[in-house]
Amino acid sequence: MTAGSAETIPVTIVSGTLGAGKTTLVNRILENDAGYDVAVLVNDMGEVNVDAELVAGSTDDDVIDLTNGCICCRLQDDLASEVTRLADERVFDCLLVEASGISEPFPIARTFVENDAVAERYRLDTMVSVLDAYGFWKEFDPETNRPTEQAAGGRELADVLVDQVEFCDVLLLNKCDLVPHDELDGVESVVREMQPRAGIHRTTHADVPAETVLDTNLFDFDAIRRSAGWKRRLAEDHHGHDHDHGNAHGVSSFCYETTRPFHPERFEAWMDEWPPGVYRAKGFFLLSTRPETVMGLNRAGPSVTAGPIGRWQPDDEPTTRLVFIGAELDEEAIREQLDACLVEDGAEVPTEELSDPFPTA
Ligand SMILES: Nc1nc2c(ncn2[C@@H]2O[C@H](COP(=O)(O)OP(=O)(O)OP(=O)(O)O)[C@@H](O)[C@H]2O)c(=O)[nH]1
Repeated sequence: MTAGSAETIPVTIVSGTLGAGKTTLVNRILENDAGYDVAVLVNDMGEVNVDAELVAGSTDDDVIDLTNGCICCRLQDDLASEVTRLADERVFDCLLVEASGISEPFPIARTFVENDAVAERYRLDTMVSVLDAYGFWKEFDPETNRPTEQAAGGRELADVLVDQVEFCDVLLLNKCDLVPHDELDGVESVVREMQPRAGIHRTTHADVPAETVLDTNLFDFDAIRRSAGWKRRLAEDHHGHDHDHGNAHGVSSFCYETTRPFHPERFEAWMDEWPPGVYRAKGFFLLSTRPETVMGLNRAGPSVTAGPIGRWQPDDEPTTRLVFIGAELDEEAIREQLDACLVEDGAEVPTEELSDPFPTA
């Protein structure tokens, strides 16, 4: 295939606040039965890109991860070279880019529009924002139509949310199962006011058909360019906007890794009393009572799920990897608390005699 001679590949960029349901959407699209062959690029903030591993049902070839940085600032060159390499190596119908929950969609979109080598192969097709309707309802101030100061992550992160809403073609109002119906009307009208142009879909577990977000031809550069968000971002870029990965928007993250399993009761008790500041945790862990099981942990705002998500395969090295994201995290204290939940070598009650309060399926 010679560059420029082939059709350009449509690109969908998925952004959204931490834990809103982006990975849920990506998994759904990868499993699409509409016949699209989709390549996925994920960018997670955290030392380990657990998102890439949590994207299920895909071979390694389908999922590229850009770890250790935020594609919205530091990784734009990597993004450009990864996507051009991908187009050289493989034939696929659509590219799906999952931005981390703190990435602003603007610079990612810009790479596809302004980088010549990228624009030769790709066409920016759809900007999707996944909004946590439950979090939005809890943290939005109806008086000002803006997120409250207390909203998770504070003002700066709240501004990212506003950007994500203003700067999209398709908006999923996700987690509708958690919000009373009449409240949803209120949330939708606020969102509609912020973003009159986008198609808004109310979803539970990001349940939209692939056609809603792939190859829609909805991206309208002229409309976006006229939007307030775009102008503000251009002005900020002019003033040398940058933020530091790992502490972007006042948010920091770290990954807890160990090959020693958790004592089920101790770890469960720890999960009952989350340390302050953590508003997102995800990954997988080992439980001493179930050495063959991959246990998943997913906490977004008030909802926590922890339970089996698969079995370790013979080539795996069973390891706990939990990413914590939050504001003013006391990393050292959290690590110590987690260490105290691990089973000790020797001297313990035999594993089979421990009670295990976690769900089995
Ligand atoms: N109740 C409910 N839970 C949901 C819904 N959609 C997703 N979740 C859960 O919310 C948690 C976070 O979902 P993810 O898809 O991992 O969110 P994300 O946006 O990829 O998270 P980050 O990449 O960390 O920003 C998971 O436990 C999901 O199962 C929904 O519609 N309703």
